[in-house]
Amino acid sequence: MSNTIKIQLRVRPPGANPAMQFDPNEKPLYNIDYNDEVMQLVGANQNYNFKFNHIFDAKSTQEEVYDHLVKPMMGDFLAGFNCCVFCYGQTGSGKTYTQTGGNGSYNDRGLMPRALEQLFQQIELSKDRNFDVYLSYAQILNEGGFDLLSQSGQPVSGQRTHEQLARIQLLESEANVIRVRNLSAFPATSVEEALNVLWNGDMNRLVTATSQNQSSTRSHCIFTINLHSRPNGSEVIRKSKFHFVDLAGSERVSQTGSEGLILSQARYINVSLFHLETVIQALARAQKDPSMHVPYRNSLMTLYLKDSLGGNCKTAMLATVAVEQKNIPESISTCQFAMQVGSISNLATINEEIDPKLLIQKLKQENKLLKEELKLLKEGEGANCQKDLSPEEEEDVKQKVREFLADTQKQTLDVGSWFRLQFAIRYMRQLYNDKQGGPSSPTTAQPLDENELTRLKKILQQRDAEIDILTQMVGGDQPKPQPHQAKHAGPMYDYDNIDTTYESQNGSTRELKFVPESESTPKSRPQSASKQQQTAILDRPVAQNVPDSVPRPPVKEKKLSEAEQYLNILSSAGNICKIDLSKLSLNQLKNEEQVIFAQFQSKYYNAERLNSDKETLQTLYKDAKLQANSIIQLKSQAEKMKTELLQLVQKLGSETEETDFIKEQLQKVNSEYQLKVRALKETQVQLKSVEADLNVNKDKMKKDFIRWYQYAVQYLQNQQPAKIETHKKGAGSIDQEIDDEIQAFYNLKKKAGM
Ligand SMILES: Nc1ncnc2c1ncn2[C@@H]1O[C@H](COP(=O)(O)OP(=O)(O)OP(=O)(O)O)[C@@H](O)[C@H]1O
Repeated sequence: MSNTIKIQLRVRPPGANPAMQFDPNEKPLYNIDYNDEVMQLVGANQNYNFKFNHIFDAKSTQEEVYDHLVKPMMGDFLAGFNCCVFCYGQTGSGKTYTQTGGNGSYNDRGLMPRALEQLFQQIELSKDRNFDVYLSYAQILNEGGFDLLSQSGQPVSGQRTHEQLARIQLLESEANVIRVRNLSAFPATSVEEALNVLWNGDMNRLVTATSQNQSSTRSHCIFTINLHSRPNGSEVIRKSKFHFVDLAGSERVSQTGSEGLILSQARYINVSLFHLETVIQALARAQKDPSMHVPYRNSLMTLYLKDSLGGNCKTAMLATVAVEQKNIPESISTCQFAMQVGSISNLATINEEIDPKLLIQKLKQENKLLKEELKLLKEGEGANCQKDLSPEEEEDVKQKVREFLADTQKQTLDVGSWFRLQFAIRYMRQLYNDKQGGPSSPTTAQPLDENELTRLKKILQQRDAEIDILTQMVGGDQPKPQPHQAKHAGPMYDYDNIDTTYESQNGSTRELKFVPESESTPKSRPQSASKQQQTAILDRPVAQNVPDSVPRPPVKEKKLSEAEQYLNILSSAGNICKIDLSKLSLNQLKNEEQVIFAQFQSKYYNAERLNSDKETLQTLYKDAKLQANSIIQLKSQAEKMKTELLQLVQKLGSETEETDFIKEQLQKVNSEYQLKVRALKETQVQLKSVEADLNVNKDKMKKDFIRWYQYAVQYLQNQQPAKIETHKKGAGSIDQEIDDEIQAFYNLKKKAGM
């Protein structure tokens, strides 16, 4: 897909850069035509008009810039296209502010953290692809490349300079593909992890920058999100990169009044920006003459960004300008450069390749299947299908067939040999005929075993009854109850709707659904049903939930059908809660559901565990809140020190004991910050595990309540029949307190930018 590079302009609010003097009364020498997206700059001798794809004026917020510039690219990035946003402009015009963010509020965060947030949100929503995210952060200074994430993650001790950062190298393959050597790529599985990696890189960038006696102005920084994705179960992998490039300030050396080391660095910068300009000019010419040589190799920065400039990438440029009167000449040259960039086309394609490891795995699997198929065919050739199976073998095959039919997810039926397969096919035909009421067909050469047929019919009937009951349990579109069914009344809510409240989703009351009176529903009184429970087989998953205090039934020889087991379990519901039913009436059940539910909760066999989980959860939330608060404080402390340090370096122009001291303090604060982040992560892991446990038990309690309620209705109906018609307002939000805590905690996390 061929696209010209989109060029956009951002105007830094006049006076926003404390390092630049500004007279608030000065006459503005610029004008924006919002209809045509044209910036007019008043030069010394003439006016200049520059047309952009979009202009962000001085009032634009970080959110607006993100939404317009990066948000639309995220879909392409996730689809496998390389993307790049680079900021270009004079020193102090707002490049770093735009890319990384300001030191102030959460709303000031820049494109990079916002992109990470959006990325992880999208990944979360994607159900059919697997994603892996890796982050890199490179810095190019004086034609040397450094890994800003090297050693990061470790507590920082001592001062960090560029010598302590790994040097990166660029290699170009014969196919002209650029490979970066020695640049770490940190995996991130959550937005919190990703933001922490970014923070580490930013800290390294700041501390090393000031160690080199220069501000961020002097280097180019490139933060890269590497994304690998593949559809579930596929070996075709897409690999895309999103570069966020903060170029060094583009001002002319003569204007900066630099000297010494800063002057030589400024020359390097000017040289690399000069090469960038040359590359852009060559690319513009190459549009007309494809044989035109583009001199990417002349500088490390242009080589690094080769793909983003005129290559396989969707690229956007943000030109940043400072519009105070004295900055107008620099703003004109920034806009002139942007015009050249805007004429360049990139050819972006989806980067798809085959993952060899996954391919091998898949081929091996295919091979195995082929071998099995071959074996079956070989056996079949000479066998003429007449070999009899032993009764055990037959039962084994039947079992496999039944499992296969019952599980719609199963794609293959693996029964073993050719003879067994033939038997399976005949057995399936027999099941089909039985279901259709058609002629029975023998599974073997012998006549069909009558006992087997009866057994199967019984299973089918039992399954139908069971399905009916379960359908009623989960609610849904089943027909409305017939009047004669009303005597088995009980609340039946969709499980989705009972997560925190017993009210229907729209808050209105709704009709109860009734357990149908079917062949399988016990007609006996609950007391006798409870006797039946003595024979129940309680080793099904649902039965494992029955409290230990429930007397274990003696194991009887007769194996009950699943429907029978279920009904028995239902009747055992009286044991999951020790409420004395003789003190309750049907009317109370009907009208005082909240009270009943509260009683149920307190007398529920698992109440102690639930309460203890809730207490643990609350303690953990409190801990996490405290940790998040101190992280916020440490972060803002570090931000303040960062600003102070930068201002001091700009003011003094060289390192002093004072700057050394601030740097040392800053590193201490950063180490403490890292420790707190790690501690918070550990608390979060514990939180998740307790939360999961609590949720499972809460769900189970809600299901148990429904079972118990049905049981209680049945029990009381036999004493004082009554008709329950409507469901009153539910038990309310039983976990409101915890939910509020959760909300408060996540708000705090968001505020901390984690
Ligand atoms: N849109 C803005 N709103 C508020 N403050 C801003 C804005 N843009 C820049 N600033 C402030 O102006 C100052 C300089 O901005 P910044 O460091 O982003 O410039 P830069 O172009 O990256 O400079 P350099 O080339 O030196 O790195 C900072 O104090 C920053 O907070």
